[in-house]
Amino acid sequence: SSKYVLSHVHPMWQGPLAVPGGDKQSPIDIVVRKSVFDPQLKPLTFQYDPRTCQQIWNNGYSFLVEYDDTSDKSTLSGGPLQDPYRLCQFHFHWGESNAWGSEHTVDRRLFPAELHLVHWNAERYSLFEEAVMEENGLAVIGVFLKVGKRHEGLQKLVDALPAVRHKESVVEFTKFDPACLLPTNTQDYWTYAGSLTTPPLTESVSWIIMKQHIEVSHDQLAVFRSLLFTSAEEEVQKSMVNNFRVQQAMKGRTVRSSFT
Ligand SMILES: NS(=O)(=O)c1ccc2o/c(=N\O)[nH]c2c1
Ligand SMILES: [Zn+2]
Repeated sequence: SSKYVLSHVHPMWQGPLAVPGGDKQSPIDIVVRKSVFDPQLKPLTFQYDPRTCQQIWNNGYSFLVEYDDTSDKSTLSGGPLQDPYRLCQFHFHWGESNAWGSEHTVDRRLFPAELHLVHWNAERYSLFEEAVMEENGLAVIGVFLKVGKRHEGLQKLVDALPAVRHKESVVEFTKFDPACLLPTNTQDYWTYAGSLTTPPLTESVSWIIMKQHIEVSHDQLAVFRSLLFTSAEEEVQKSMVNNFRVQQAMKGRTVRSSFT
């Protein structure tokens, strides 16, 4: 008789605890006193063209603001990077409460949310999908969000979110300059070699985590939490919250800082 094997459904966010043989997994806790200042790290150069902004897509994990990455119109260079990297999308991770939600932490400090600006090395690879699988294929800028005053630049994005409430929904979204989401006081950052924090979890990411957080209002974050993991057809609707991965072992890696 055919044996039914019930595969236990483990929540995506616990995910495989570590990719088999994975020794450069993300996210991590940044232990400030163990980070090493690297004077050779350059300042970051963000050259974003708002005209490359195309749409917002609910992919069932987060909502992605997607950019036209068929040419070098929106790029990140400098920092730890050898080449310029092309912006392809940005997205966030957040909690069901303001007490947690970020993927990375600083000396174990949790933030209510974390922004990821995703870039890929179009000097070496011809497609994002290719770069995802390769060493030095991706560069992701992480920015922590704190609850405080309303973020005027974010509001245009917040107002568009109800249109992508369900998984698989897409809405046109243009002329958005992601530079408005970057910290203003300082460009200080930490950097380390890591991985994607959602499948395929490949170890292709140069992580650049900004030391300075940005502030968004409680109400703006509440709109993130009004999104759903589930598509319009599914009977049971699940709120899109806690879409962060558990932290991974350092396995001997060092976090470098651009500041003393
Ligand atoms: N969350 S994350 O590590 O920034 C990230 C960025 C880009 C990604 O593309 C993915 N699959 O194609 N997963 C993923 C995670
Ligand atoms: Zn992410």
